[in-house]
Amino acid sequence: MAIAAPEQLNITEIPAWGSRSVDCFEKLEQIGEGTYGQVYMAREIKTGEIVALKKIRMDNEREGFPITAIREIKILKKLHHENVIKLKEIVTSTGPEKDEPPAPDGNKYRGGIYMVFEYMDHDLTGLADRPGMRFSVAQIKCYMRQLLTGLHYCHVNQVLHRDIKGSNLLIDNEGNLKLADFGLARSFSSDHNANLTNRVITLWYRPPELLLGTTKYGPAVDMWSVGCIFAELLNGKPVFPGKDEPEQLNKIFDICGTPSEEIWPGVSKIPWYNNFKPSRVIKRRLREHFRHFDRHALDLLDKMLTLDPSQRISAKDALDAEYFWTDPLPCDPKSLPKYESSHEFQTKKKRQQQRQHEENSKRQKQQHNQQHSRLPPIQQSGHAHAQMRVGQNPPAHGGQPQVAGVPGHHYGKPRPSAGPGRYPPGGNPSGNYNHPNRGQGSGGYGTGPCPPQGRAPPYGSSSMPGAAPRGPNYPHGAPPYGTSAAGRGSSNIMSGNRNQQYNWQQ
Ligand SMILES: Nc1ncnc2c1ncn2[C@@H]1O[C@H](COP(=O)(O)OP(=O)(O)OP(=O)(O)O)[C@@H](O)[C@H]1O
Repeated sequence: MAIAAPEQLNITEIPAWGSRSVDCFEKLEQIGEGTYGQVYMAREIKTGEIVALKKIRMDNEREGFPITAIREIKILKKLHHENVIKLKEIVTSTGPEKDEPPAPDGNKYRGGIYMVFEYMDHDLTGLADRPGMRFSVAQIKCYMRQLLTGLHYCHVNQVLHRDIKGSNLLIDNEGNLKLADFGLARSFSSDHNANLTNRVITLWYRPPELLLGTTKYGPAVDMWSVGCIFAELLNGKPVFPGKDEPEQLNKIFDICGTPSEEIWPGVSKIPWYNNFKPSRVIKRRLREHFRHFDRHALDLLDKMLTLDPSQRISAKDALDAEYFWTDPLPCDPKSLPKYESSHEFQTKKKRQQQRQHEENSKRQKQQHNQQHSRLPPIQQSGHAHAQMRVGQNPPAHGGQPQVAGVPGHHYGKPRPSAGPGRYPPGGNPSGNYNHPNRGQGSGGYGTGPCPPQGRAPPYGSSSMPGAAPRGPNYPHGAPPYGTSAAGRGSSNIMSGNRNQQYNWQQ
């Protein structure tokens, strides 16, 4: 666990800044659940202003303030941009709170610390998941342009975000998009000489250089994630949904081709390249795979999902791409429709409730059938043949086949609301935005269940075409997601406390 001593904090503004109590706010509703703890929609009692309160989880931090929170606060204090979430202040609670479970160390009087943010009505994942949601081309351009503008600002200010994904892109009902969750962000120097941890960025959005173990990197890592988001918006579903690191790399190789010294000079020197060295060469087929995308979108995507980070397009150049300057132009954010608030946490909860409801009705149906089959034979006459057949080959869900591996709900098949029409012409050929993993504890788009940063077994079970043989793909004796100092004692740094990773490189 990484702890900073108070004198190392160097956040002198914070004591004065954190002088108000959380009692100045009335919590209205929980809207998020992340590594840090809960996020609430709240009202400031004095002014009536609606804000978001993000509670800093302290349960693992017996001796101090979590370093990730310090980072997030420090970085957000220096970033001021319309496409970056605004941290308004820090507030505290002095005693135990109603909604707080008892402290494991028995310290009843431990207080809580909250970050107060401007409130945003949606996150991109929650919004995309709304039943019947359709993003127009102009809307996608509008969101993409804001995402790139915010990120360009961060990069110019030498900040890497390192966790770009849908649930960290917040959107308000004025159509404004802002980058949020700077808990993994850090400053960088332009020479990229410092050693940084490669265990950042949620798996599905993680670039190949990090998966191959590089510790010297720069803004290009965020641009890969942007490419994944862009493709996902056009495609209607995540494009590289790997379940562990080897599979993640293989999914990338399968579409972007296998790396070689010719297309990516220096790749063979990256620490784990030899462990992942492709057993056969796969040609890049990104353009064929996404041939249904419009030409300018495809040109831009191709430049974002470039394997070699030094050739990957920057945020600044991406903003100049033809895509943003051809019809339909990005729309004015204010012209976008207003939606009822939708955060990933809430849409997930609704899906869970829906699933519960479906399971209950299934159970009732089964009970009903059982009761029927217990009826005296005389009453069964006339149905006997049919009932016998039902008994021999019971249809699941009223006749619909169960989807293998999917626990009896909609994730494995398109919900009625999520049809091809949700996405603009030229996008989403499959019409299914519901990723099979999502919501099953290993899903990949959001907070908890997101394919985790280093959560997957380090010695994966990849079965992808181009990768080195399955099995122990990572270096023996130094598994990248296991026993290095970064994740000491755990191969699962992100599923528990992400502060752990800061023991090592940053
Ligand atoms: N300012 C805000 N306004 C509205 N909703 C917010 C705000 N900040 C966060 N949220 C909601 O809470 C969720 C979690 O927030 P955030 O990502 O900052 O927390 P985290 O603990 O760092 O999560 P993670 O574990 O995913 O990194 C977001 O996906 C979003 O839905």
